[in-house]
Amino acid sequence: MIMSKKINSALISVYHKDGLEEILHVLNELNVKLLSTGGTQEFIQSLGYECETVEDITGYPPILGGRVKTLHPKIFGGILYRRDNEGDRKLLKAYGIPSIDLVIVDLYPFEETVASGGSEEEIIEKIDIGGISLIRAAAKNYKDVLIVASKQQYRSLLQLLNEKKGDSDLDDRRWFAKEAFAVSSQYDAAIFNYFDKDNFSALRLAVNESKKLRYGENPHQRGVFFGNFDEMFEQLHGKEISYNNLLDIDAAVSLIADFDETSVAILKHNNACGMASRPTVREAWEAALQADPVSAYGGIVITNRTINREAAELINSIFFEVIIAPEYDKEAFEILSQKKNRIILVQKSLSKTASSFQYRSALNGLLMQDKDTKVELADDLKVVTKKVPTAGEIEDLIFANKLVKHTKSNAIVLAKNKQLLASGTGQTSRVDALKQAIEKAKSFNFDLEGAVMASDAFFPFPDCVEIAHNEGISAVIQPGGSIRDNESIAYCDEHDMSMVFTGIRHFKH
Ligand SMILES: NC(=O)c1ncn([C@@H]2O[C@H](COP(=O)(O)O)[C@@H](O)[C@H]2O)c1NC=O
Repeated sequence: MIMSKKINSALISVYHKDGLEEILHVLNELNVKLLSTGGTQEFIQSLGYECETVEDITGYPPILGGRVKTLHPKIFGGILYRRDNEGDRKLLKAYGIPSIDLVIVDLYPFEETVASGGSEEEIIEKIDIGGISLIRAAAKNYKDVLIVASKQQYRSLLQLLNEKKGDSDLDDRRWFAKEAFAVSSQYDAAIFNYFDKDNFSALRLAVNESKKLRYGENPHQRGVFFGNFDEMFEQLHGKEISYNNLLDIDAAVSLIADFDETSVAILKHNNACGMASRPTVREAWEAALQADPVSAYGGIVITNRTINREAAELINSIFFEVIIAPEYDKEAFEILSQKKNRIILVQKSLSKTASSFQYRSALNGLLMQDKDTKVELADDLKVVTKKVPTAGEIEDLIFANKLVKHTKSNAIVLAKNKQLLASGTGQTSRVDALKQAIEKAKSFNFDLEGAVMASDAFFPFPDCVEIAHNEGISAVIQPGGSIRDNESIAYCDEHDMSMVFTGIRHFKH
């Protein structure tokens, strides 16, 4: 639909004045009459443009320390009147209300004031009243009025002004109105969340970025990612990232974040099928791949160190969908990018505004919880057996415990020398998870003598430690907390095994 309208007048009321210069230049060229609030008017005049103040129209100065400036029928009437309604037009004339065709607003920085630790008083004063009302009024009357609700939209406005020489079509105005409600709803969500603090009495999420995905988990499902992928990653190469890639990338970055030493992990379907910590990426890669070179095919690789040529040559020998690293040597990138579709990502440092919550849908609602950021270190371990683990076993226990935290429950991880030997993932019983891990480790010729076992939750019976002992596993890490803990402890004591409790369960459903 065309319904072109000429912009003859503009009301500009912006908190941040920067970025306005070019727009004022174009509006001036187009002979658009300007009307503005105090600070904005001063800025406009300082650039040499003519501009009336809101005060000239309303006959009122800004009052209550700026709490009331534009809130007046002569302003809102000029925005909200229906151009095709004769009664509205007559009324406007009778009361000497000027018509306003374009509204440009940039709201008081509420979120920034909260983020910078402003006092309650400062924060409350940053709740914009007049600006948000201008946005709502102009967006409601988008059939006649063009609304620019934030400085983020200046570029789109400039493009429109330059392309259509001061005209706008209905579709343009509707698009800007939609963006305006995105701004106002985000603003109100932030205010609500500030007032609600940690009460979680209701959920108001405002995510401005969205990316349509080719499809969801399967090709017959639609999929969208709401979030800002580019804030966390730079994609250097490869095909479009899919829904399942995003889930794997999330699992990979959460896992690697718990490791400080040089480490490489290989993931398939959100679980690690290989992981090792070693002095170099190449060595870590080789040890990680050993755990399951079959599953590794088509998986995702992540490391917390720069990938160099030496490591890239080895990694390149297998097909991977996604590679994530903080950096790539030039030669390494050339090698890895030989495969056209391979997604090569640089992981940037985590955003300070990263959410500390995790969400998922359930029963037509949303579940929200704190992210599991707990990582157990040597001091957190309580030795519950007569035998104390060796220093090497403690390192392996911590390594295995970090891994089991990121493995789908019921989960068991078997590790030795900071290398994942095998894991049992997503089983309906803990014994099944252990049996799966043992069978897998054996199928890739690992010797379980001296290996350690980590469990994401307590052992309800001593069967797991018994099975583990029969395979040569010497040390165990688990949260503890079962009413039959003493049976598992007694078994370990009788069979010269050591066991430590963490006191922290790490279910991942
Ligand atoms: N009170 C009002 O009537 C009012 N009208 C517009 N504002 C805001 O005042 C700011 C611009 O003020 P100035 O031009 O005086 O610097 C903008 O962020 C705008 O959103 C208002 N301020 C807060 O509500």
